[in-house]
Amino acid sequence: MSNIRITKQFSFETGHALYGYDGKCKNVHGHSYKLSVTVIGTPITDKTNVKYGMVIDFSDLKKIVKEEIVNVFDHATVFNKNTPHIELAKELEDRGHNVMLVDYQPTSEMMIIDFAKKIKNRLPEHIDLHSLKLQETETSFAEWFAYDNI
Ligand SMILES: Nc1nc2c(c(=O)[nH]1)N=C([C@H](O)[C@H](O)COP(=O)(O)OP(=O)(O)OP(=O)(O)O)CN2
Ligand SMILES: [Zn+2]
Repeated sequence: MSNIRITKQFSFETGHALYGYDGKCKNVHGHSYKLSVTVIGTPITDKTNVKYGMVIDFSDLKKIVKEEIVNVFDHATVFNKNTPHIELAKELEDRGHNVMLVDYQPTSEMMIIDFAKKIKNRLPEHIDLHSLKLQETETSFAEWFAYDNI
């Protein structure tokens, strides 16, 4: 049976700030992120299986990515907890804002590494994460490929 890639696309609105950065993105601002998730596997051949002919049900992939990423990052502001931004984050949290503290600089590159780990941990054994594409703006995106990270 052939290996087939399956892709599902997501979008979420997230704020962030790059502490110590030498450009305008050191300021708190936000993006309409677009995330494409591609998994690879062989379609199920068992005709009695309700998922017959599918690598993975798009709905099951959606559930994983929504629970791990979209529901967590959407309308949250992400700060690197290892910087003085922790103070700003605490202040915003105390005032009822949705803040997310991460252990890294929240660039597209570092976010996509985090997303890859989270999605891989949730995929069924017979399905592999092939690649991710995280689009920050119309002209800027990061990509993660499994074969770059063996
Ligand atoms: N390698 C990276 N560079 C930058 C990142 C990043 O995550 N990785 N992030 C930012 C900012 O957060 C923001 O995304 C600005 O990006 P940029 O493409 O510079 O945005 P512009 O609005 O200026 O884009 P144009 O389409 O060129 O107007 C900065 N760098
Ligand atoms: Zn940005």
